[in-house]
Amino acid sequence: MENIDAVFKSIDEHQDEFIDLLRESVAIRSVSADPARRGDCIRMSEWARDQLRTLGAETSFWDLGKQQLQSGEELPLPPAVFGVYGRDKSKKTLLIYGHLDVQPAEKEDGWNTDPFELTEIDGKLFGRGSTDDKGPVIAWIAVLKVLKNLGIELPINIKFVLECMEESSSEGLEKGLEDNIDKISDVTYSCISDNYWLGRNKPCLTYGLRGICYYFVEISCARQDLHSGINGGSVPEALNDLMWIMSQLVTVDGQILIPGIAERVAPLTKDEDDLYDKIDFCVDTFKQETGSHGLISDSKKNLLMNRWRYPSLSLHGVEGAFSQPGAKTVIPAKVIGKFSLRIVPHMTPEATDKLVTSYLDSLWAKRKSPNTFKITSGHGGMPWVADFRDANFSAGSRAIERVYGMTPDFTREGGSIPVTLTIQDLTKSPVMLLPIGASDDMAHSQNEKINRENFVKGMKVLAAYLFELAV
Ligand SMILES: C[C@H](N)C(=O)N[C@@H](Cc1c[nH]cn1)C(=O)O
Ligand SMILES: [Zn+2]
Ligand SMILES: [Zn+2]
Repeated sequence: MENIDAVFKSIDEHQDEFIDLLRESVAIRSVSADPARRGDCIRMSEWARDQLRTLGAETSFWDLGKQQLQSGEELPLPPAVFGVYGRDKSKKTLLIYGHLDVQPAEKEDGWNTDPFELTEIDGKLFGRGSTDDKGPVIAWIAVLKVLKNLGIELPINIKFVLECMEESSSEGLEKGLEDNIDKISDVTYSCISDNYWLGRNKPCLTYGLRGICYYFVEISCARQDLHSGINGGSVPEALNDLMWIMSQLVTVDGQILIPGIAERVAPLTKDEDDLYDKIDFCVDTFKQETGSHGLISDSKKNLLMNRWRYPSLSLHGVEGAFSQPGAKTVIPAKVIGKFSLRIVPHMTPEATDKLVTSYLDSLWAKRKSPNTFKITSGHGGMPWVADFRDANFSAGSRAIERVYGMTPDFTREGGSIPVTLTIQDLTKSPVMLLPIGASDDMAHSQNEKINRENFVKGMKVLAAYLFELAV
């Protein structure tokens, strides 16, 4: 560790260069959910491969096949980038996973700046992907640049797996990892920086994620849209049916109304219950950061448990319904309601699909509507919970202490990173989540940002972690 101060100094000196690299990556509109942006996602993979290659990594693309769209059209999936730094058999090997695709963003959604032009205001770097997850991936690249420039030998071998479809359920990646199992079977530890601190000031290490199950409910009442004056009162309406169904999924205080879900949740043990008392989390700050009008509970423990260890159900939208400003008076012919469940141990996507389908079928039977009704399951991902007392977490914790002078909180994350469990199972190695962004970064939302300080100190933590892992 005698070199670490030189590494930290170089990170400080070159921080503007690394911010420029982040700026370059943010400018690539790699929105994986938008078929029109698939070319940008592929370009993003190429950009990442070139960065790693320039640094001296052995790089390759994993072809992940094609994506079948709802329309029947097929689109190429962006290739995953595989990079290898060092093949020294006497050293441990760390697998680093990250994603370079982003959620959709338009200035008109309420951004104060162009979402694809990284803009610094008061030490905050605004831009889509700045914290989720281009910033953390660039932080890793920056660390390798610094080590290379200083001529410092890597203390461990590194393997990168970077993808451009995470925000669209990591389609193709599980198979890509399985097909390339021989290339990752020597992995000792894995690290993912793709979540956030629990607050603005205290670093965390994360040992759990919720999974996800996404659903589409399609109801059609006519061949084409109808005039609500001419036809209103004569036709049972699709949107009326859909609203009735969607209103029976979750109560105002977040209770999921689908029978059988609650029974599947892992029981709370005394040990787990005790963990929540020590965590640094302020309910009032959380309320203020989310800008929400109210919270489902004002107890710290209940809120954290609701975010991390219990399932939640969210309604996302209705395709086909009128959503522009103004007062259109149409009866939509076909509407598609969208909702998802965040799932937790011991739930699985398969069992959840059955419970959801059977409940929706029973509601539809009760409705006695003549309309057509179809439920489709979208993407699914398993939850993940690890032991935070292992050597990977100890190395992460020591790295954080070195940079921040404090021990991190051990947290879980309510979001999902579908490939985490796959990486753990295929490499048979422990995985740790090491977030570098703050709780108010607003991933997926308007004005997503990463603080310059988090970005720079994050690089230092990642660098120190490499050396701590080697110990
Ligand atoms: C936690 C991670 N940064 C993230 O944002 N994951 C997404 C994954 C996803 C699932 N469906 C679409 N995207 C999330 O939790 O929403
Ligand atoms: Zn995300
Ligand atoms: Zn992410």
